[in-house]
Amino acid sequence: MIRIDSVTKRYPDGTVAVDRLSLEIPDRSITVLVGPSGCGKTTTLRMINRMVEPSEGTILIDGKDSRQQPVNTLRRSMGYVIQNAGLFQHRTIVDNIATVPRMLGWGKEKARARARELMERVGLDGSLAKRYPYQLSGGQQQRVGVARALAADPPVLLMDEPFSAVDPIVRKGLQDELLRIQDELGKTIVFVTHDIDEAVKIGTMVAVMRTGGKLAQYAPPAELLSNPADAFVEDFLGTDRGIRRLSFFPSAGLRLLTAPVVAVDATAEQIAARGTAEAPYLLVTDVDGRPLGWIEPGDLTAGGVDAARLVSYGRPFVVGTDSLRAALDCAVLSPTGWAVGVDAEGRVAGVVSQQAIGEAIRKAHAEGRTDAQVAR
Ligand SMILES: Nc1ncnc2c1ncn2[C@@H]1O[C@H](COP(=O)(O)OP(=O)(O)OP(=O)(O)O)[C@@H](O)[C@H]1O
Repeated sequence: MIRIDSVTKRYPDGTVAVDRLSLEIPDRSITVLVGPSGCGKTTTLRMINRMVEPSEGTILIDGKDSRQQPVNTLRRSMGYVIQNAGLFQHRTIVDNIATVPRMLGWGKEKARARARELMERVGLDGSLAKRYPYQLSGGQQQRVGVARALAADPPVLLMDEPFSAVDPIVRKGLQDELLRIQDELGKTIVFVTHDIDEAVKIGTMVAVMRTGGKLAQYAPPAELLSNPADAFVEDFLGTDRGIRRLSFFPSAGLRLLTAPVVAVDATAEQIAARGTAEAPYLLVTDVDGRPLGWIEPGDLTAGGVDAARLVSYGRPFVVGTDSLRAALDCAVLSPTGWAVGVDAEGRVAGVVSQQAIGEAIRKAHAEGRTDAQVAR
């Protein structure tokens, strides 16, 4: 849908902000521009909606040169979200969101109804509609910014460091929300960040830029983590890229053991029959199959469990949904070195050792198998 073709931006003072950049931005996906401060991310984004005009090269939107359509028509097809939301302070939340539909001539009631619908979509409680921006938290304001950009249902969303000003927990929530909205609405999103973790988490494609406005690498996140193009990209990805890459491998193929799993109401015979030489502990579950904790086999007798003897299982991973990274994290956090896999309802599906996870990692690497869904 958007093709950036050998585009250069030279500002009047001679600064070359973007240098012969070419990018094919796929339809209905999230393309992230990432790189150190001053590498030309914002300039690139603003050239797409012509807030900044390219000095050389062409930007094609749906195959048409962006200069050939009136700038207002172009901008109307592109929602724009910035850091700190950039809300109108003297307008209520509902009227902030209704801004573009009103500009397009919608009646007040229709525009407000649309705004309320969008509030729900971005996870904002309807009770906030009549408040003013200063009465909202930073994270809530960012959600309003996203809702406002979506109000006229533009096919394209341009987002410039939209979540940079909020704390890490709120930021994670906003990222998850964006991915959910994207699954529902299928917009073409171009997203600027300087945070490589954010880029890898939300990007379908990631363009790593380097100072001087040059493209260092353009690839899907898993590819970026496994094959950085050069030392600059490798350095930018950080030291734990091997671990982060595991986010792209599903946990579904892990060999789970059920032999060490025993219910709290098991009989003496059942208890005697559980366990395996591989696992030094038994995992006790409640009567519904939810994990309670690990116990040494000799410490479990029929008729209930002594809670004081239970060793924490840490945190379980959801089999199939969570990645190998999550499974490994659970095993590392578990005092026994074993991870507990559960189904979507939280019932134990089986347990797996660090060693077995290590084998699965080696196998996945050898097969080069990744699963983009798991990345999220
Ligand atoms: N209006 C301007 N006039 C002159 N130089 C500019 C102008 N706007 C940006 N620049 C310069 O162009 C380069 C790229 O800036 P840009 O804002 O696109 O980078 P960025 O990657 O988005 O940076 P940041 O992450 O810090 O926001 C920088 O060197 C910047 O100083």
